[in-house]
Amino acid sequence: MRPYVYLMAAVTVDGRIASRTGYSRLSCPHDLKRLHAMRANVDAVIIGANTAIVDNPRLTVRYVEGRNPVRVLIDGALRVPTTLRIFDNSAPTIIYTSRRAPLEKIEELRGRGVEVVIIGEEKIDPGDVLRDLYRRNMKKVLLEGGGRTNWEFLNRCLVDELIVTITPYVFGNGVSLIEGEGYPNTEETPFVLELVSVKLCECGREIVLTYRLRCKNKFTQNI
Ligand SMILES: NC(=O)c1ccc[n+]([C@@H]2O[C@H](COP(=O)([O-])OP(=O)(O)OC[C@H]3O[C@@H](n4cnc5c(N)ncnc54)[C@H](O)[C@@H]3O)[C@@H](O)[C@H]2O)c1
Ligand SMILES: Nc1nc(=O)c(N)c(NC[C@H](O)[C@H](O)[C@H](O)COP(=O)(O)O)[nH]1
Repeated sequence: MRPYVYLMAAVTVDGRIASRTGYSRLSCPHDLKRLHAMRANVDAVIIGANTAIVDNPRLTVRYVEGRNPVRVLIDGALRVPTTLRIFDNSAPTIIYTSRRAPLEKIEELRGRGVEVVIIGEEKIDPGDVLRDLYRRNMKKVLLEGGGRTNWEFLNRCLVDELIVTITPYVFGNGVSLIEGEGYPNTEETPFVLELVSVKLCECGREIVLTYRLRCKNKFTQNI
């Protein structure tokens, strides 16, 4: 068993979540409210190491009333600095890392109340992460990027709902919503996307697309 997985992000018209310099502030105030309402609705928010390093996010609920989710970082090499805001104790934080992680850093973070879970030899299987979160009674999680982490989950059919806000910008380069080896055509994907809704954002210049993902039978993960 695994939690239900939402993937939420803001993209430019050319599908980028960040520019080539790492700039990623795309959401308008209402879109950020939507993001925070989603954080309040889930048990955990998951991010990858680059997003943690580049954005230094808090991952708390601030723009709406609600409970903070557990903050989850996936960092195979445990290369993030220990000074990040997600280690500030304002909400629980779990790191999933591998046996490659430096022991001193693990000890330092554990000493500061961060849960460090060693899972895997080098690459971390996102299915293992989800299974472990489910064992901790987490039934709904939000994947908040970045592109590489999104690919790791999506490519294994581990995303149930995709909520993408198209913002009126173009980067022409940078980080895509999904950053992976890619698919050669529209057939050879492990999933299909079913459009659920198209909404104009309250700010008036953004479009919010919601898709349900259906895993093609032969790719269904047995978790
Ligand atoms: N606009 C948006 O909505 C939005 C949202 C989130 C992030 N971003 C942007 O995305 C950019 C970062 O994206 P990215 O694709 O470079 O990186 P990322 O944040 O997805 O982090 C990738 C890293 O996470 C670790 N990781 C992830 N999955 C792993 C696994 N299965 N096993 C081991 N390690 C794993 C690895 O260190 C990997 O290099 C940032 O610039 C950020 O600002 C934008
Ligand atoms: N939906 C969305 N729109 C954006 O414009 C943007 N930059 C992100 N990015 C997600 C990423 O995880 C960010 O780092 C956190 O949105 C910052 O979170 P905090 O405010 O520090 O809690 N997500």
